[in-house]
Amino acid sequence: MYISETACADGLVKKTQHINRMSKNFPPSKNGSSSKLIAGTETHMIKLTALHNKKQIPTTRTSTNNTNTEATFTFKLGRTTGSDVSGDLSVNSSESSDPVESDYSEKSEDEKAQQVENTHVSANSHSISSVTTTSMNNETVDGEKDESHDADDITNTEDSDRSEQDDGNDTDDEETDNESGESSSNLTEKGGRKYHLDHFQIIKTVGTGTFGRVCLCRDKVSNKYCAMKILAMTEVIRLKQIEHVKNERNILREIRHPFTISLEWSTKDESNLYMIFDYVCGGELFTYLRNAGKFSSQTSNFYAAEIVSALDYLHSLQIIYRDLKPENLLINRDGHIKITDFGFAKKLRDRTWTLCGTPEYIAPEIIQSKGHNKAVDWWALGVLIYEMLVGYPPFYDEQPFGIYEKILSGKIEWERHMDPIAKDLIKKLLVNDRTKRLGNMKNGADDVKRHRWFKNLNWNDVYNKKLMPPILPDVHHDGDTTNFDDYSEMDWKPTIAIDQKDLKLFNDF
Ligand SMILES: Nc1ncnc2c1ncn2[C@@H]1O[C@H](COP(=O)(O)OP(=O)(O)OP(=O)(O)O)[C@@H](O)[C@H]1O
Repeated sequence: MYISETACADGLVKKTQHINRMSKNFPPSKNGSSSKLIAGTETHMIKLTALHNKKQIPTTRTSTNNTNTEATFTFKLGRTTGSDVSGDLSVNSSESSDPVESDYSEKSEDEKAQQVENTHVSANSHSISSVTTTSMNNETVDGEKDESHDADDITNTEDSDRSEQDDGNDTDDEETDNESGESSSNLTEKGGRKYHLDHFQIIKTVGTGTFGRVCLCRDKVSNKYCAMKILAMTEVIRLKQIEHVKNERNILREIRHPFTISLEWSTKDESNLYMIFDYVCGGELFTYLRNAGKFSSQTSNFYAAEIVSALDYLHSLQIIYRDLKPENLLINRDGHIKITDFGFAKKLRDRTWTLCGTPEYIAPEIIQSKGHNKAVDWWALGVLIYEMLVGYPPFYDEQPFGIYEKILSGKIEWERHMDPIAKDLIKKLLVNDRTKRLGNMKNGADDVKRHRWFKNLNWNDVYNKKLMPPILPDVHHDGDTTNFDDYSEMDWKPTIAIDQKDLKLFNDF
């Protein structure tokens, strides 16, 4: 794990703890840092400093005790038991042993990958095989010089805001500021139900982010488990992320798709913003991928198809997601994915200019500040498919700047035994000239859907979750947290009430 500091031209600085996202031991001389850029407004400058840059890569991300220490390389052979849902803020202890067998030594690469699939898998428990790196030959993605941008393409960066009392299904993107400055309070009505923060019992932290944390909660009214994202307003203000947080909330209110996270309710008090989601108990695709080393073509195809379905939907609403990567893909109990973290998502008019994303997944036009559109998500899909099939991303360096150079060079190293049809799709997605990038041409997402790698798919079946998931998470009950890392509950920051003037900045949240 290391800490990166991201500074943008407008003075925005984001300090983020990072667990090295690269696969273990590959590339042996290249492993190192990875960072996430935070979106700034009208920002075109990047400065990333890896403060701690380690040589080895963790296979699981461990955040226990939040000590900022290096993530462990040892694999948990036992699995943590289901959380005691009656206890508040209790940290689970590891007990029973339920390892998934994983002797991959005699198997082909695809078989190795397949062995963790089609079975109940605990994201944090099974032992893993090492990634076998086959020799590579160099090929170049055909990329052409991008066209210059037109100044009048600049997107209006302000997205819609809505009054607190609406039902969240409105797709209108006009602003409806709450002029009165009236607080949305923590008692609001949605879909006939009056919600209150007191209805939610916090059980355990399952994730931490830049401004706060995500906790498993129990809704005492419906008795359902949910995830509560808690964002400290002081941090949101300090990092100049007010509009982005509002974007996130507003976009989440607008969307409804089987493969995107569902926002149940949102509110605030004098210190924090709160978003309540359905709880996705299988954990992150990232963990499964790192544990498996790589996925088979079939498994990668399944996840890619669900993502294509979701991107197609988001783009039809003029929403670009901008943060596609395995860390943001959660696996539900049924094995289907849920895209989470809409913190960088944006409602488009044409192109937008803000620099944000995770270095390995950033499209060339973002680095070059040319303004970017939906095409960036198709680029990121190419990176994701490559990472699923190979086990590490196509553009990698210890420092973000090196990653950007590689992205712009258009050179990709291909594994010799890679599925040639998948490779063809990746090549067509990782085209530097976005006007020639699959997904961003006149037929839009249909070009991706019609690619040969997806030829056996019925897209209605994909949408209706009729495909058989390759991995079923090892989940014992709906509130099971064993597929997430453990986070210390001792480091909750004291809540700081912000003053009335600052609170008004969040009137429409
Ligand atoms: N609905 C959910 N169900 C289960 N776990 C979740 C859910 N939402 C988020 N998480 C977990 O919490 C983590 C942090 O969530 P999220 O990425 O939304 O926070 P963030 O503050 O935007 O993080 P970042 O600063 O990295 O962007 C996720 O990576 C995931 O592991």
